[in-house]
Amino acid sequence: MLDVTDLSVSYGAIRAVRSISFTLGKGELVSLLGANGAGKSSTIKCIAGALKASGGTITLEGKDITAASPEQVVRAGLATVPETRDVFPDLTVAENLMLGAYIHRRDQAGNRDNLEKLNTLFPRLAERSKQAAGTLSGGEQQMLVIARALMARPRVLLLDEPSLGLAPAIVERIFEMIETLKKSGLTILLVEQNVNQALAVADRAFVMRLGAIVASGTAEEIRSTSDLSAHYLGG
Ligand SMILES: Nc1ncnc2c1ncn2[C@@H]1O[C@H](COP(=O)(O)OP(=O)(O)OP(=O)(O)O)[C@@H](O)[C@H]1O
Repeated sequence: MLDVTDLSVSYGAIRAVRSISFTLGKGELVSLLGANGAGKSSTIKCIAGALKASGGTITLEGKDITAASPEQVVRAGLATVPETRDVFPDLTVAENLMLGAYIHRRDQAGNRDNLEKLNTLFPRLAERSKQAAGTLSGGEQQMLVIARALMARPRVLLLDEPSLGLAPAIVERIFEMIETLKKSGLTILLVEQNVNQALAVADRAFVMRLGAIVASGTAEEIRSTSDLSAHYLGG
């Protein structure tokens, strides 16, 4: 589904991502692990079209999206949930969700169907559809930004640190929901600091350090063979 080859991202003289390569197969859930500053968010932002690559290529289902704008990337079938968890605070939950369907705005019937499916997946959001998004709890806002990304009907979803700053019980729910999305056939790249939980749901994982991939394999291989604390905590 997604092929990233020799991707590099720089901020002026800072080389945040150094020629990394990885693939996501159809229906796979791959976790991207690494300490603060390892280059995970820069990788995600670049794939999403929000940052320009300084080298390498990104292809989605065989289509080159390396230089695509964020909207073109979404239209190509890839949606992103950034770690900033931004909702439109004064708009209702329902209005926030409809903004996620921007690229399908002429397909109202399709959007209603999709909304119904999402209401089943996120009953708490359905109960709060008329509530201002800014008044939701942190966990509910996380659910909302994920649901909003799904309104674009992506085939690939990038999730940047969905568990960040949330209480353990809520994190548990978020991970259950990620597993449900995987079962529905969605291809997912999950950036996480929460190593154990990320490996528990992943088919494969890779670890970044100082902009490079330093370990990769099945979740089981990463758990058992890598010196995770050295790679992960070493920054
Ligand atoms: N806008 C920016 N300008 C300059 N340097 C940046 C910018 N954004 C990130 N960096 C640098 O790029 C490197 C990679 O940062 P990035 O946010 O991609 O890491 P990360 O693995 O996602 O970390 P975190 O888990 O803290 O979000 C860091 O050294 C960071 O300081």
